[in-house]
Amino acid sequence: MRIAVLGAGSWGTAIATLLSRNGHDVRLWGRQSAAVDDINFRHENHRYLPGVRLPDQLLATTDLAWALAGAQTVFFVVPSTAMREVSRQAARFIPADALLVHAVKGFDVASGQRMSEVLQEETGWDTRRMAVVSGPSHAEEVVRGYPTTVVVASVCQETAETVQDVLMSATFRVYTNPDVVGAELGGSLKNIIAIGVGIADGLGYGDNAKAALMTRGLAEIARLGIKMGASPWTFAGLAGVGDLIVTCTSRHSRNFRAGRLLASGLSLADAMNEVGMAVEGVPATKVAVALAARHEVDMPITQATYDVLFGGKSPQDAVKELMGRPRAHEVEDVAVPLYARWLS
Ligand SMILES: NC(=O)C1=CN([C@@H]2O[C@H](COP(=O)(O)OP(=O)(O)OC[C@H]3O[C@@H](n4cnc5c(N)ncnc54)[C@H](O)[C@@H]3O)[C@@H](O)[C@H]2O)C=CC1
Ligand SMILES: O=C(CO)COP(=O)(O)O
Repeated sequence: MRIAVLGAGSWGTAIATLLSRNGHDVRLWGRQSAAVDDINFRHENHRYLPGVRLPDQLLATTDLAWALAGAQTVFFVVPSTAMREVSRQAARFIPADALLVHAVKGFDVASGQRMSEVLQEETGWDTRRMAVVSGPSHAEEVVRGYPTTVVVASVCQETAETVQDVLMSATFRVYTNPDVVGAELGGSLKNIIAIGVGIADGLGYGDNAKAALMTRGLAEIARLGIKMGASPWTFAGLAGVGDLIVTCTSRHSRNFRAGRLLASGLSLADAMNEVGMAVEGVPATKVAVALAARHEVDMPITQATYDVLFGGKSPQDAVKELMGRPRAHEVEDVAVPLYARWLS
């Protein structure tokens, strides 16, 4: 299949590599000619995935029209902050019968929209021909062929299965799921919790605190997700608890690393600079706080992360306040279906 991948950072390069190794004819679009030359002539993306040999047949380009010419499937893999601009630029070059897939974990800050909403708005595409890839999948491990599992969500099962077929390999296992809203929210909201876990880790608070943040983080993600129309089951799956675990525990996670740097006293700008790649949890925190208010959902960990990132609150005070919240009962309406699923 002829496939275009838009975005030549860590994840775009990893997805293009995976597709190319699966035998597809892949054109990878990036805006920086240095990265494109690196991929074409040295078969490496040394800025984002140093030390990994990329397939000889993988072609990179800065020419968006050429990347999209004849594409049967188009993957959008840019940071959420670039999604509207890139999908708007790409729209006129996309062949009318192409499937559109995105693998972006974040929101459009200006509108609060999910990525598939932005993509649909900018391209006018039929949602039945769109899908989202989400789940625990650090690029650094995927390109090295370490076993990885993800979810492809689409309102159309046939579309999800087509995308499943193109991505599946001996080391990359793909599950389908009809819940686009849940897959997108799970992938985007876990980044905020990972920043919180990174902060707790940087403060030396230990493993109990990490487990607490992950567990209670999942509860608040699911609480908002259900209000926004997601299925509770999705949060018990790869795009929910699966991605939350990997992002809160992996040394590859940029969100976790940003949290640790904040705890060491760096400003937000310096922490993001030091990470040097997309830290999606930062813009997502702004949107999540607004969504929590709009849907009248309690999201104390997300709010505490917001207060540290944008409200000048010290990480120590944020933790103290979380611990000092009023007494609560654990099993809530969200937890019951989740536990029922785990026990079944
Ligand atoms: N890196 C990973 O392991 C994974 C990343 N993701 C998601 O994939 C998305 C992309 O992230 P990464 O590739 O990791 O980021 P990255 O920081 O590694 O690379 C970002 C790329 O986007 C390009 N870019 C930035 N602004 C642009 C614009 N306006 N127009 C065109 N290109 C632009 C940069 O030049 C760079 O090539 C994010 O939403 C991230 O959450 C999802 C799963 C795994
Ligand atoms: O989403 C990811 C892994 O599934 C990547 O997480 P980070 O952006 O924190 O590195």
